[in-house]
Amino acid sequence: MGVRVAVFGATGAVGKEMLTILEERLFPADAIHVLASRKSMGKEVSYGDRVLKCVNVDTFDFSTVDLVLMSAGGDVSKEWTPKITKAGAIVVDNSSAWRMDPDVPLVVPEVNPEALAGVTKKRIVANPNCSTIQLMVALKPLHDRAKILRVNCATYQSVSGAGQAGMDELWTQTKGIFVNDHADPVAFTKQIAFNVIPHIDNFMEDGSTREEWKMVMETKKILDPKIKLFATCARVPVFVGHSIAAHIELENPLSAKEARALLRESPGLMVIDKHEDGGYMTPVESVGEFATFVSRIREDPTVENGLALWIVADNLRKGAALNAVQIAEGLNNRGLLKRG
Ligand SMILES: NC(=O)C1=CN([C@@H]2O[C@H](COP(=O)(O)OP(=O)(O)OC[C@H]3O[C@@H](n4cnc5c(N)ncnc54)[C@H](OP(=O)(O)O)[C@@H]3O)[C@@H](O)[C@H]2O)C=CC1
Ligand SMILES: N[C@@H](CC(=O)OP(=O)(O)O)C(=O)O
Repeated sequence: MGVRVAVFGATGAVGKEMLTILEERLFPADAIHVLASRKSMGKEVSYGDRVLKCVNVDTFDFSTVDLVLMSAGGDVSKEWTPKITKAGAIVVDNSSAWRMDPDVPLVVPEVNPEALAGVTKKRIVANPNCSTIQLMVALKPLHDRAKILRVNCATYQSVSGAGQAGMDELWTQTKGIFVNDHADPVAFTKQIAFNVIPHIDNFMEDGSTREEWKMVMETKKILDPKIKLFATCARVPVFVGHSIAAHIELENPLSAKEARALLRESPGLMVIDKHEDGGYMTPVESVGEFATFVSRIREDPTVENGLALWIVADNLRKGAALNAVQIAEGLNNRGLLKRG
């Protein structure tokens, strides 16, 4: 018997991608329900060749599904997830609401699939932050081989990380600038077209942003609590695809050549690293891809056992929808999607 699925947030940037990926990967769904807010009731979204009509979450009976792929923001998740799990379904949540809950597994399937077993505690699995996910896929093999002590990274995050509204703002602003029509920023704090904004999510007391804090804490939970990580997260005028420049200190030596060979054979990764013009990955080229791409693999001679990487992935796919569907596949393969 297949799985009865609901996508909660189906009109959003991530929700639409979830539907595409469920269909592309032939997820064994017996039924797919598409849910959004009241204002989207009846709105149509695509699932392969089929067109599905959105249902208002307020009127949906969650006891009729086994799995809810939730992608409607933290506050909505905090309100709805307890009600959904009480109705017996399992929630794979894309927001940051449950990630640091010790009874909720935080999973990147290529990195810590064994953590999925913990779903039995609260019937929730959390999908990590988009930048964290692609970083984890690249760091895991290096950590297993040479033990990572410290990571210093800078992210270059696309506007789709701020949802449909972020993409609309970049599009409108870019067009507007050419006709001298300056609209005030709404989705971002400053102009994003032709600019870079060193600020994602709210500021914290120590001057870091929550986006940076999430990368630190989620890395500890997923990979190793001993890893020290420092991040600077910036928004760049790219529609889809996040990039990370990561500077890594290892306990044991690992040459760039060894790292290249290791990453080449590791799950979820593609190495594109030719020392020539264009021999590296850019975010635009990652759009629509499943893989996390690693380029510019170099030894960093300024620290002992230092290694530098350029990591790129489609944030709506591996950074969100794909990882969530992989989690669902992992739960299903382990027989963990049974109703409670
Ligand atoms: N974009 C990314 O790269 C990543 C996003 N995420 C997380 O995924 C989630 C969604 O992101 P994204 O798709 O980009 O956001 P969007 O703003 O594009 O979409 C939000 C979705 O949530 C629905 N929604 C919002 N409020 C409610 C409500 N009260 N009741 C029912 N449905 C509601 C919206 O429905 P309606 O259209 O009816 O308002 C819409 O379908 C967020 O938690 C975000 O933090 C996580 C990792 C990466
Ligand atoms: N904050 C990320 C996307 C996101 O929603 O992350 P999170 O789920 O950790 O809040 C970005 O803007 O690119």
